[in-house]
Amino acid sequence: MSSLRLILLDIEGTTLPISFVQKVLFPYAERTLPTLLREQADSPAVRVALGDIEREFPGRDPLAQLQDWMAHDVKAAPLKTLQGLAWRSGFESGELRADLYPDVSPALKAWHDSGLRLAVYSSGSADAQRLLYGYSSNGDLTPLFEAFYDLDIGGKKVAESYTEIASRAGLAPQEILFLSDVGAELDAAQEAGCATCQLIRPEDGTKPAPGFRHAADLLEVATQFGLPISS
Ligand SMILES: CSCCC(=O)C(=O)COP(=O)(O)O
Ligand SMILES: [Mg+2]
Repeated sequence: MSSLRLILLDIEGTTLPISFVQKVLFPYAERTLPTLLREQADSPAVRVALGDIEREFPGRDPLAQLQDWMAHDVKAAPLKTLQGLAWRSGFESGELRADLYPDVSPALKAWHDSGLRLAVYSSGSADAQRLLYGYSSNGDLTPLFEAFYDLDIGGKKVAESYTEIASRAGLAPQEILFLSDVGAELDAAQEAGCATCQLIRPEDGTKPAPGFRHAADLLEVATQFGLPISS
């Protein structure tokens, strides 16, 4: 029997195709960010994000910096906050729907129904994570998750972030299985003591990182770790 109590999931490249992020989400944010920065300039979240950019890149046009980050898929906290704000109207109006990998919803439901705990850990802001799972093509999946962790808890390539997540969940790291497509994130989780598995999604062209278990989808994760499989 598995000693795992909580499955911690990355999003991009793990439950959501990288192509969806690059071809749908990022262009939507790029189109809507100029208006958002103008119209919500006084909102505290926008002010903090712009202030962070100004501190890191004094004198730089913030929009140009945001566009540079998006072009290189840099997981910068101010960008992630502002993208989350930009996507809100798209998800709420029905213009955006998250097309998760088809194996994701059945696996999450089977794991949740069996009593396993589920949480998200993504560079996308916690608000954006809730939108994405709240407005997915498979309906609202947010009730399946007990927590949504983002970069506020620390970087995904830093072992202490996983120690902190384990502590907040009231679990030993060994009771957590972290699923991600990125080797450096799995390295950090493994250093903290978590079980790990790298998702090698053929559609994303993920390269297998040495030293980890690999799976092509969540069904294969379930088989490898003795987790329930949807009927
Ligand atoms: C709500 S997450 C949207 C995708 C995104 O912007 C992102 O940075 C995801 O990165 P991850 O850490 O999930 O690989
Ligand atoms: Mg990822």
